[in-house]
Amino acid sequence: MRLPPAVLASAEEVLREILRFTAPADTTLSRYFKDHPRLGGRERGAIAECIYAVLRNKNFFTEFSEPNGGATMRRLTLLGLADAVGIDALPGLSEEEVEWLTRMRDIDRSLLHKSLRTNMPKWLWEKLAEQYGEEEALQLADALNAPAPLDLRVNALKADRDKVIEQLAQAPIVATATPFAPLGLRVLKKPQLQNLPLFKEGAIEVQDEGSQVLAQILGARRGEMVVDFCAGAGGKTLALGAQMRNTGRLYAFDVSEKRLAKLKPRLARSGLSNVHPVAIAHERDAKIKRLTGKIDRVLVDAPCSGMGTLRRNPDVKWRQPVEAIAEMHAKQVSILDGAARLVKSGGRLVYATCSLLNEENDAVAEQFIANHPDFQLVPMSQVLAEQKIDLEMGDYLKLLPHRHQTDGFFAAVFERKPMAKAAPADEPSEDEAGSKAED
Ligand SMILES: C[S@@+](CC[C@H](N)C(=O)[O-])C[C@H]1O[C@@H](n2cnc3c(N)ncnc32)[C@H](O)[C@@H]1O
Repeated sequence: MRLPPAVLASAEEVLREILRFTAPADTTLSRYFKDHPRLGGRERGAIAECIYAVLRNKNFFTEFSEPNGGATMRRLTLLGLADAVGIDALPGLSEEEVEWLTRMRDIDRSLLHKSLRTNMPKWLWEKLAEQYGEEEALQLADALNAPAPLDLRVNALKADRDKVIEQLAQAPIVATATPFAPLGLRVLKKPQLQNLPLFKEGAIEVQDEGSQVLAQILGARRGEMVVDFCAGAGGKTLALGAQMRNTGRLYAFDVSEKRLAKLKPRLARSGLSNVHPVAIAHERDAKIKRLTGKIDRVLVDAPCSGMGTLRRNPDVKWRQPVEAIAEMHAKQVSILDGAARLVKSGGRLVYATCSLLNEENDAVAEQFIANHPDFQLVPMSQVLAEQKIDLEMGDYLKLLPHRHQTDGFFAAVFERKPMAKAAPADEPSEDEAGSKAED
């Protein structure tokens, strides 16, 4: 069925705005849909898919959209919509446009120049090629430029994964168990979930499998004191709270009150009562001083470039200059440092990002270990075995979309060395011993 002609004009209008890169694409899209309530579900879906297709394929599409008279934006929109819904569903095309779209569709992209195939800013491609080798970086780029599947996490406090699969099948939604996360489900299409009783009652949450694995490797247990230092809207907080079986105390810190506010309705649905959201001013906020050395497990899901999430947020690669990576590195080191103070003797600290870049990952972990002789690295192979997660890793967790079908994630686990017992000094005199006991 053809789209109404107005959709083309709407898609072009919102695309023009998004390509200015002054705000995240999803924010601009939501605002546009709010301001245009007459657009129906199918039209909204087509516009959103069009925008994401253009963002994913920007170099390639732009190269072949150069104007024969100032119509670049229309051409980009047509390419995006053709990618989203197919050429036959587009209204009011000229013969020349149909021919051009068909030629574009049939191009063998593996033969294209790298910048057109990878659709990345030059600096990002160069970093990935250097880090992963050109052959693997190409596979990675291809995977990052494809849409992500929809993953769910079953809330173990309220439901059982096999039963949820059966209940979803009645909707009818086909879901299969994810290979690594023990409570994950993968849904191949993108059904609306918000009105499902399972969602409203908090039995399921949307969460990438990789993100679920990150929460799992913290290894939070019943009754412990746990801190989610960069909790944001609480994706991992909810997973941790359920892992703790709603016992103990789980602090959710973040510098953004706005993000923490989004955690509240999710908490209400989840049935968790062990979570304490706290807005902090920065990583050395006096509010958290009293927790120094008292926390069993601290998760630092650090702010990062987000390059591991390009399948879902393809605009982030266009919105950041290379200089942003060095700034991120400095911020990450500082946050990890601040968070480490909370960890008790024998307790664990997890540093995690959704970045693919060494500067934000291995380099931060290495700097931390070099500056904190009181911590030791726990090899990821050991952590994964403890959690019975069937993944082969070395010292760090490195999830990659082309290998693991998750977003790109990194994690390192550190343990605070148990406090060494003071070497026995010379026996104190009776007087000294007495005065010590009275201190
Ligand atoms: C990757 S996001 C966290 C995502 C979240 N853990 C989740 O699973 O949904 C990083 C978060 O770090 C927060 N942040 C930035 N600087 C911070 C700081 N100095 N201390 C604590 N949180 C910070 C940001 O506001 C952002 O919400």
